Amino acid sequence: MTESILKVENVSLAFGGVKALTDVSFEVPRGSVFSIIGPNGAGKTSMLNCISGRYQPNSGNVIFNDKIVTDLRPNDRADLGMGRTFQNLALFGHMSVLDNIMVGRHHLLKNNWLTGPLYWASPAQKEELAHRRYCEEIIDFLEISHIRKSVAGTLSYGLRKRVELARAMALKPKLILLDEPMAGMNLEEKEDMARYILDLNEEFGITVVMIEHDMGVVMDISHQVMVLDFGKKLMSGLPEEVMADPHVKRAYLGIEDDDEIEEEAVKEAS
Ligand SMILES: Nc1ncnc2c1ncn2[C@@H]1O[C@H](COP(=O)(O)OP(=O)(O)OP(=O)(O)O)[C@@H](O)[C@H]1O
Repeated sequence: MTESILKVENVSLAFGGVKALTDVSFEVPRGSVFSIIGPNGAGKTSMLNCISGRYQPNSGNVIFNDKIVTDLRPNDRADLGMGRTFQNLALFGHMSVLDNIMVGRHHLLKNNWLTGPLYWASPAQKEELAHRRYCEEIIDFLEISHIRKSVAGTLSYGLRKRVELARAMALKPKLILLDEPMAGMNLEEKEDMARYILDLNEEFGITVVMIEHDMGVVMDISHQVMVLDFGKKLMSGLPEEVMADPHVKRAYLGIEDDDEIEEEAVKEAS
């Protein structure tokens, strides 16, 4: 059996009377690209927030690298190797691209200028240099060298999304949570982003959990897909299995193929 980096066990979450998630369980294999799909309001972002620690589930557990992290704050989960990007951009618009990326790594540094006069002596300085070097590696990897000194707020939407990804990567995460990484992008930007996600998965060995509405992208780059519907897990499996499922077609893709759905119901009953 493939080892899981993340286990979500019976997670439920409600906002007042609204049940955002009901008893959802799944496992994410280490090294995989795992997509969460579902109609608007299905609970996808709520699930990502339960994983990252932004929300506390009312019941159930989140287990990351065999450690129960359900009660840990987002920063503590980041320290354990969870990175994330947001549905709406969360960059510092007035800061340069490089500074935005460096911010992502500051919590990893044991020393900083606040530690006082010793800063300019090693090992603090060495650590800072290694930190910069790693950020430069990410900048090269995501091909944003030409904009490293640009003010983030002045960049196109597609580039800002890439910078946000760079900042999440700067945490050296083992798992990265991406909330609609291709939202609002044109076709070319989407293709680029899909390639970067695949490469960060393959070259950097980062496991990816992603919410994405573009089914073409989901089919192309996911190893596994889970479908949420009204806060419940409808199914999970290989992308082709999920896309072929008549209930998914009906619930998510809006395809009404009554013959197929009836056939499936007969099969299930027998
Ligand atoms: N902070 C909140 N307060 C109150 N209700 C919320 C909150 N966050 C989410 N909800 C509700 O929980 C349900 C699930 O929302 P969620 O944003 O997780 O769905 P989603 O699948 O990510 O939707 P979308 O695709 O539109 O982003 C919805 O009914 C939503 O209105």
